[in-house]
Amino acid sequence: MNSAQGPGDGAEATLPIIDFTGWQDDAAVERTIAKSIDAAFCSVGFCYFTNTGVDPALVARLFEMSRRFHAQPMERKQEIAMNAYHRGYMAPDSETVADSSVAEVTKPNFSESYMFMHDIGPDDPRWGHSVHGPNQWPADVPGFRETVLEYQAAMEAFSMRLLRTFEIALDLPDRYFDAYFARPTTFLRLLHYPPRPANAHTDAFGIAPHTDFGFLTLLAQDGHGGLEVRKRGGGWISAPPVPGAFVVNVADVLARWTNGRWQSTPHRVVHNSAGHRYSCPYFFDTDVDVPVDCMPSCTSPDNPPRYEPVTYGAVLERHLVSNYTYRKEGP
Ligand SMILES: O=C(O)CCC(=O)C(=O)O
Ligand SMILES: [Fe+2]
Repeated sequence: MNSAQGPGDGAEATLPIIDFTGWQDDAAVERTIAKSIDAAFCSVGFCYFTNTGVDPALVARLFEMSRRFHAQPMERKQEIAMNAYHRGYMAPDSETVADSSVAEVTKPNFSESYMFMHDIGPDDPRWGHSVHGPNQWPADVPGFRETVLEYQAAMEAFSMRLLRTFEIALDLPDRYFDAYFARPTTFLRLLHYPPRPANAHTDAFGIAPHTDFGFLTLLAQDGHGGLEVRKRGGGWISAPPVPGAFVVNVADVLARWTNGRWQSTPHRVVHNSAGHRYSCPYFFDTDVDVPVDCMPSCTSPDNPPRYEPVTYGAVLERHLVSNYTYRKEGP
């Protein structure tokens, strides 16, 4: 295992880099990777994945589409403003991380984003309920829809396969996760951090400190940097760009499911420069309505379950209502 160091950080202020080369062909390699994942997620809760098999050319195309989308005039973007199913465009200052467990956050993020979720059709029995409805597509960005769908499919395939490695890492029976991921809930967020506004409040962040609420996040970022991860003892480590790598982190539902063995770690984006930063987090979460209870391998007589079972859907709804203006106001 390698590691990436942020500028000015001490020797311990690094995030591990886990190389997936040969992962699917060799059980011994997969076991080594599983161990590295467990070590990273038990400690800092964050790491990098490299050589995942997700085509770097596809990632590059996705960033190009995001740049072209965000370069459009605001009126065009607002034509596909966030709908009641949490899909569409979110202007700067429309999300406040009000449920942050890390800081009292009262200022909205100054980033803008375009959110997609798992793409389903009106014939799906879930259609029209909660977060199951239409994605929205820009009319004037050629190749956009194909690229987003191809990227979502690649990330979902990788993430589903990764569950097998997580079963090894967490000493779970084979296929333990199948019952929870029959219809995974996924989000792809195309984020743009414009140059920091001159009149921005001193505590306005690109994204304010928060933990992710679901299962797992896999983030592609451009070369700007700015993502920071909280150290266990306090202070922040930077998660600088590593070419070709995803920054991967445990989110709240997964941490709870492991009885606290894996850490859902606070992070934030500090973007003080005059440049434009782009990032594309992909959030891979469970089915909406299957309750998650403490994993059998994460409890013992000395370590009883610390949390009540919960459904991901309940966590999701709470999060959306507290953080997004459009959701408070209803469809
Ligand atoms: O843009 C980034 O680097 C982080 C984004 C993030 O933390 C989020 O969308 O939850
Ligand atoms: Fe996040």
